[in-house]
Amino acid sequence: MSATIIDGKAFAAGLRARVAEDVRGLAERGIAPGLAVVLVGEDPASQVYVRNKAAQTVEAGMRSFQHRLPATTSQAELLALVHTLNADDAVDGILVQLPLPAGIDAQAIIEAIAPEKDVDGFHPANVGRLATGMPGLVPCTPLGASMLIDSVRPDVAGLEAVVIGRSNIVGKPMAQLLLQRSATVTIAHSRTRDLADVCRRADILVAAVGRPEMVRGDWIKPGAVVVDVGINRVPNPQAEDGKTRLVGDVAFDEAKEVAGAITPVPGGVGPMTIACLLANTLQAAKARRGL
Ligand SMILES: NC(=O)C1=CN([C@@H]2O[C@H](COP(=O)(O)OP(=O)(O)OC[C@H]3O[C@@H](n4cnc5c(N)ncnc54)[C@H](OP(=O)(O)O)[C@@H]3O)[C@@H](O)[C@H]2O)C=CC1
Ligand SMILES: Nc1nc(=O)c2c([nH]1)NC[C@@H]1CN(c3ccc(C(=O)N[C@@H](CCC(=O)O)C(=O)O)cc3)C=[N+]21
Ligand SMILES: [Mg+2]
Repeated sequence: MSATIIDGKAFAAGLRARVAEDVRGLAERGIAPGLAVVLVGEDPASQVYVRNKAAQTVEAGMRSFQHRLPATTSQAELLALVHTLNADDAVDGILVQLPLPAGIDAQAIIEAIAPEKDVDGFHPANVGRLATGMPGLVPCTPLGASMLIDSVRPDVAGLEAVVIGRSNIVGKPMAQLLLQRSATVTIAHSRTRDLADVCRRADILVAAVGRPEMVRGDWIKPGAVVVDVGINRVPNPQAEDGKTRLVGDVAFDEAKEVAGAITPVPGGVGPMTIACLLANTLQAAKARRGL
């Protein structure tokens, strides 16, 4: 039996279309939601994400403001930019691309972002809102991943969910969303013993580790929903054009023979992250105007 391949690319296109539709409604009232993306330094992978985000923001009818700062930018300069964006009425959402160069305290930058413009959902105010079940801005990657889970397994109540990874941007908020839906949630990490055995219990398995193809086919419970958040660039000697290819944290070819449903990389969670960023920007734009 081969798993259902969850088409994140198509799902994301549908979500972006719904966002664009809603944005057209706001345009009739003279409102154009705006997203500011701040990129510090020259990380080539980050530059690709920033470009994709900008293009899709404009496609959805929103305004895109890009700020590229040199890697030598000081903490004070970055804080000053965040304060300017907080005060700018044209800006509804602020995303500061992570990781930041060494010497900049990312947590201090995150805390400087106005919570109502924090479309990444990383500010402690939004983290606390998620943890306590209050409405707020939810981190884009876990939000997108949970939508993909919903699309194949709308009721996860009582199921065993295992999230590998405990970062603030993916693992922890992913676990919160699954807990909110009454899954029985285990968070695994680099100190977890017998990781393969822990994973074999999972009806829902989310991998957010950053280790290429770490999760093997025999770690997966037959019929499980497998969500691969990992984005890993690995050498690809076969390729004639590029020298690398993208793989997830799951050994896809093995896993798809065991899982009930699985997200591919690319074309799974990644496109959902950007679509959810646009959805969060729309939500922030409405909330800031009391709509
Ligand atoms: N698709 C998308 O939109 C996005 C994809 N990503 C990708 O998702 C992956 C994870 O990202 P992120 O959460 O930021 O990464 P982090 O590096 O912040 O966190 C990785 C987590 O994996 C755990 N881990 C590391 N090695 C092991 C191991 N051998 N066994 C078990 N757990 C391990 C770490 O444990 P410990 O805490 O103990 O160190 C940590 O909790 C990356 O590949 C990233 O590129 C990230 C964001 C968005
Ligand atoms: N403040 C902040 N917020 C983030 O949300 C954030 C961040 N910093 N830093 C980096 C990570 C990573 N991330 C991705 C977004 C889209 C794809 C994506 O669209 N991936 C495509 C492929 C892209 C490609 O081909 O390179 C896919 O999986 O199909 C991947 C990764 C957001 N992140
Ligand atoms: Mg993906």
